[in-house]
Amino acid sequence: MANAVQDFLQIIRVTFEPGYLTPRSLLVSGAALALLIRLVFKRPRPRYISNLDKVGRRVSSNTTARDEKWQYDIIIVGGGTSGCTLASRLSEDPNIRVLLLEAGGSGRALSDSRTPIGYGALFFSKYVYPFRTEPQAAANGKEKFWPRAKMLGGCSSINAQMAQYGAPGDFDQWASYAGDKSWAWSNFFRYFTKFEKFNPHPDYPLVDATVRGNSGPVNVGYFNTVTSASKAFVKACVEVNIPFTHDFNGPNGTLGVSRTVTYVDKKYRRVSSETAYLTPEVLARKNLTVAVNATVTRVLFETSEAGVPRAVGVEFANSDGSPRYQVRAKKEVIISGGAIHSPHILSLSGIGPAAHLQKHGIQVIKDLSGVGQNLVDHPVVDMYFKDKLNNSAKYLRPKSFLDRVKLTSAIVQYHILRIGGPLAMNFGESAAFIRSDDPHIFPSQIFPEKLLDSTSAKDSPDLELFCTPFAYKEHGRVFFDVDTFALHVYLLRPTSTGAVLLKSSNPWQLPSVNPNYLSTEEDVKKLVRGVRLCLQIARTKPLAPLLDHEFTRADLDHELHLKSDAELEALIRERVETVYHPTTTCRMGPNPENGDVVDSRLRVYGVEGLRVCDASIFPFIVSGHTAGACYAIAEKLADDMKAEYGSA
Ligand SMILES: Cc1cc2nc3c(=O)[nH]c(=O)nc-3n(C[C@H](O)[C@H](O)[C@H](O)COP(=O)(O)OP(=O)(O)OC[C@H]3O[C@@H](n4cnc5c(N)ncnc54)[C@H](O)[C@@H]3O)c2cc1C
Repeated sequence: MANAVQDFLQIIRVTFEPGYLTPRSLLVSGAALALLIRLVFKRPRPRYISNLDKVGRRVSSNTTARDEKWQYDIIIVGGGTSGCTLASRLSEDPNIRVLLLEAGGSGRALSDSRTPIGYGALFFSKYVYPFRTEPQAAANGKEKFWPRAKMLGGCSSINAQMAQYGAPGDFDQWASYAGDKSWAWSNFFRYFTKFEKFNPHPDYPLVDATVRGNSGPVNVGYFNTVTSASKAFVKACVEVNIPFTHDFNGPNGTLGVSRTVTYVDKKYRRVSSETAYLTPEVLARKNLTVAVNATVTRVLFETSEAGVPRAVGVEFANSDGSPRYQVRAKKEVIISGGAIHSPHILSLSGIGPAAHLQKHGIQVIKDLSGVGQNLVDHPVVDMYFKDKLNNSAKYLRPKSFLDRVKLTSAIVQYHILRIGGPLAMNFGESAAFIRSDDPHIFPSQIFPEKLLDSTSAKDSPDLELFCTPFAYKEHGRVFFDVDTFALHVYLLRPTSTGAVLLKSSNPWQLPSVNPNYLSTEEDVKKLVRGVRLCLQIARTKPLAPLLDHEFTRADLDHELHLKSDAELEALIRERVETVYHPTTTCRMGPNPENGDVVDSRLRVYGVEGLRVCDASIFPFIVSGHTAGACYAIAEKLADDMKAEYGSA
């Protein structure tokens, strides 16, 4: 580009020398200026295909799906967190021809996706599947909003960007359940470091960067903006005996309180699986095709030589009523539609509980009782407080002239000065991971009841607390009219489980989702402990001066600490919401008769040529945030498959 600038200056110099100011010279300099602008602002164009005629065979056409043109070695269904990772890694082998089919479009240039604070604005847009749960019997019968992303990057394009990966014990538990040591933390850990590029920060010198990944495609670090209230939250947690930790993802496990590392890069932009893995260099590979606006409606099967159903391709379309297309997979189909869509796609394809499929008139290819079962999600309860210093980021939804001035300043800082500022906040800036049976935090004199231990190991947590720089309701649809601050607690290891079920055999009708929140007493009791702890934290020295505890308006929680356990339980049942982490609906495990859907190499039981790779395969939900494990399982599967195909 330096050359281009020099060339341009030379042209201008020459052009404006006396005697050179002619219409022609003006034309030349105009063209040079246009060229310079193009050079400066030119962004490499991603190579995504939205014309599906270029990807597959129209079902109505008279060509055959066996044409070489419509055949790929591996077809990946869903370009989400795991899907983009797989597509990128598998296509590193030039001998593997990969097709990635994604229902949505690109999130790369979508400002609300790339700006750390923007994701809430996408929840009620075309980029998100607008799920609502079934009425939650144990949560006052309410139907809860459940956003799942519909775009490349999947939920990594709309999530809160908190990079905590779970506890080491979680993966040891996976390994022991699946009967495969390769999932144990001591082995699986390397896939977290494979996807990660950890950016150390001088303010956090005690984080051991040598145990973090330093050359993966996914940038994680400290580039998000952190509010002073969030820093006070960390100190307040220490006051109630939660130990400070330097690194949630380090060798000492995940217990403790700290600032969260985030999936935000040094230009203050969200890092998604699309931006990290589908780089222009990757997209330039001849053996990788990425099709967007391509919703897969079913997997196609034939009978193998061994008389077993074999996945040989998929059918897909742009929308209901638009032409349908088919493509063939010479080697395998991998479903990466996420915890809701993967069991849905399997069910539509005839793989699931036989009676349920037959009820919807779907021909059974393989009776697998676990498809869609064991749905588990992290339920969260929010608490709202008045911000005493009137310093919150309420102005992001401006109501007054002053709000607009502040918002304009934030936009200038982020988009023009490029120094981050308030728009680089990710909301979940600090967090604490604790055990509900920790006697230092919950002394037995005050909390005598022994609750069921649902953690994965002695040093794994079952509660997470975090704060946000302002309060909201209904996933950001409703804001308060005063400056606020919020504390949140969620269950990391709930014992309540539910299911994803078909509503019909129409692939365009979203399935029913029912997490059965709070259907066990244990879950409610642990949340009561968590709420009590948050209310205590709000009144500790570091936080109390920031919160206006005299502001006892009914819609805020300054008097909640005075309530009985029964009253808190009622509040929890009223307020519980998703923290967006559904898993386990195509569980990895040893026994299909017991509800397991894939084996430890993620192959679907009872059929050939079909795998699942995304949050649905988690045998147990991790005690933390779920995106990291989705990256890591895809990194592992890509390595395993390349080894199987002799190309590792
Ligand atoms: C609002 C929100 C906040 C979150 N915050 C965090 C956080 O801070 N930290 C964290 O670690 N985790 C967070 N999570 C959870 C985490 O992002 C997800 O668990 C993870 O990204 C899921 O990855 P996946 O590969 O299983 O599915 P996804 O990433 O959801 O990918 C599924 C993809 O499949 C596509 N698809 C679906 N059906 C079809 C079809 N029929 N045909 C073709 N394509 C299809 C979808 O469009 C999507 O792109 C959050 C999630 C949400 C929604």
